[in-house]
Amino acid sequence: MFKQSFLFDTLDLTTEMPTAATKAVAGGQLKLIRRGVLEVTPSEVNEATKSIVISAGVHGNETTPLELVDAIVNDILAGTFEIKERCLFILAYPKAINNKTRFLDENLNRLFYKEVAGESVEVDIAKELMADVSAFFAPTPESQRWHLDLHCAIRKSEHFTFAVSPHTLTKTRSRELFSFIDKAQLDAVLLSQGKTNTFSCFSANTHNAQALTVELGQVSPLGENDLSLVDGFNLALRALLCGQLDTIEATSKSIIYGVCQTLTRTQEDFDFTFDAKVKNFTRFYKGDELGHDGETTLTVKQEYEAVVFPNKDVALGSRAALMVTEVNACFNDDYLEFSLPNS
Ligand SMILES: O=C(O)CCC(=O)N[C@@H](CCC(=O)O)C(=O)O
Ligand SMILES: [Zn+2]
Repeated sequence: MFKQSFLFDTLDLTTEMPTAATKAVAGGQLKLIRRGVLEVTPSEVNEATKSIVISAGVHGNETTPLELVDAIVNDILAGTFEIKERCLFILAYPKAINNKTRFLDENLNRLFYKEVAGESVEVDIAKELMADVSAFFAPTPESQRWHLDLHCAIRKSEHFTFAVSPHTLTKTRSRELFSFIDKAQLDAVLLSQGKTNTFSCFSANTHNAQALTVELGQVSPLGENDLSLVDGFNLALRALLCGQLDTIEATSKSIIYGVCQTLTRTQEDFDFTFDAKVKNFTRFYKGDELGHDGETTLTVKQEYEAVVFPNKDVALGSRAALMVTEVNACFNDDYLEFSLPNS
C-alpha cells in the first residue's frame, strides 16, 4: 500500500498518493482517503464498535505522535496488530512537518470551527480535516465517537505527559475517557472552561465525541524521540484500538486541573514577568503579578495557579497562556463534573 510507510509517503510531496487505495489485512481493511488520511475498518462493525480519530502533526515540529501512528499503521499492515474499532489516522500538516515548524502562516490548531474564514494554508487544511472527521463520524452513534489529537509541548514540563479536555455543554467527559487517561499513564489532565477552536474541541462540540488533546513530552526532531518515555500511553492507545482497554491496569491517577484563566494577548505591548523558559505547571501564588497586556496587569486570583503553554509572542487576539489549579472532580451519571476552588 505504501512505498515507504504511511508517514514517509505522506511527507514525500514529490510523489502522488493513490487516493482511495484499499488493502485488506487480517481482520479488516485500510482505505487511503487522501494524503495523510487513512481509514481502517475492522472486519466486524456493530453498534458497540468505537469510531476513533487519532490525529498527529497538527503542528509540524511535534514528532513523537507521528512516529507512534506510523508504527501502529506498519503493524496493522504487517498483520501483527489487529484493530477492532473503526480508526481514522490523520497526519495533518505534511508541509509544516517537512518544514520542521509549528505552522507556516498561522496556528492550525485555532481554526477548527465551522465558520472559519480567511486565506491561509491552514484555513484550507482545517476545512478539509473537519470534513474528513465529519464524514467518518456521520454513520456512528455519538456514544462511540472518540478523538485523540496528539501533540508535544514546546517547553519542559513538571508533568511530562498530560491531556487537555475541551469544554462542551454535552456529556463528553465520560468515566471511560478518564479511565483511559489514567491507564495511559498521563500525568495530568486540564479541564477547559471555554471554546478553544482546537481540533479536539471541534470533535467534542460538533460531534459530541470523547475528545482530548494529548501532550506527549517535549518537541524534538523526527527520528530523535525516545518513544520509551511514552510507552504507557502507546500501550493504552493500542489496547483502546483493539478493544482491550480493560486488560490495562491504571497504576496511578492523573492529577485533575481546571483552567481558571485563559490569558489572551490583545495588545502589542504584552509580556510576562517570568522567564520564557519557565516549565509548564510552574506555580504562582495569589496576588502574584504574571505580566501585562497593554495597561492591564495580569495577576493570580486563586490560592495558586500553574502556568501552561505560555507564549508571549502569539498573534494578537490569541491565547498567550493557560492558568490552571487543582480541582475536586467527581462522576455524576458516569460523566465528570468539577468546580474550581471557592467557586
Ligand atoms: O507547548 C505549547 O506551548 C503548545 C503545545 C501545543 O501545541 N498545545 C496545543 C494545546 C491545544 C489545547 O489547548 O487543547 C496547542 O497549543 O494547540
Ligand atoms: Zn501542538
